[in-house]
Amino acid sequence: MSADISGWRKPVRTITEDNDQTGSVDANNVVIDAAETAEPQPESTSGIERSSTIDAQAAKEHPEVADAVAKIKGLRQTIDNIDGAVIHLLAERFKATSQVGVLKAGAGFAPADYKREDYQIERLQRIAKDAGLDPNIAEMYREFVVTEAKKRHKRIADAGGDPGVLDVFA
Ligand SMILES: O=C(O)C(=O)C[C@]1(C(=O)O)C=C[C@@H](O)C=C1
Repeated sequence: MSADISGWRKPVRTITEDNDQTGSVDANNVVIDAAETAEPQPESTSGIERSSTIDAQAAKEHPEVADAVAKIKGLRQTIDNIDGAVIHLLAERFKATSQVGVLKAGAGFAPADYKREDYQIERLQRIAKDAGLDPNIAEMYREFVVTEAKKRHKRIADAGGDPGVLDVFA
C-alpha cells in the first residue's frame, strides 16, 4: 500500500524539463508542461523552482548524462538509508520527550526549560562544527525538534498529564 502524499509537497512553481510541450500555468500557479527550450531564468530572480526527473528514462534519452544519472542513483540509496535512520531516531527522540512531558505535567513544571535549551544550542553547535556540518543546520534541527516537543508537552499538560492526547505515544 502506498501512502497518499497529495498535499504534502509545497505547491512551488515548477518548470519541468521532462517533456517538449509548451508550458502553461495552472490554477495554483504551478507551471506545467514547460518547454525544454524555454529560456531558463535564474531561480534567484524568477522565484520559480525548476525540477528535473533523474531516472533511467532520462539516461536513455540523454546518454551524455548517463554517468551522472548512475552516480546519483547510488547516492540516492545512501540518502534513503540516512533518511530512514533519521526518522527512526526522531521517533525515539519524541518518545523520550513525551515521557518528559508527562513528568513535567505531573510535577507542575512549564513545558520549556531555557537553561537546558542554552546547553543544547552550545552543544549542538560544537558537534556540528566538529562533524563538518553548517551550525545553522544544527540550529534549524534543534529549533524544530524542541519547538515540537514543547507543543506536545503543552498538549499533555492541557490534558491533565495524559499522553494519550498525542496521536503517537510509545
Ligand atoms: O529537557 C527538557 O526539559 C525537555 O522538555 C526536552 C526539550 C527537548 O526537546 O530537548 C524540550 C523542551 C525544553 O525547553 C528543553 C528540552
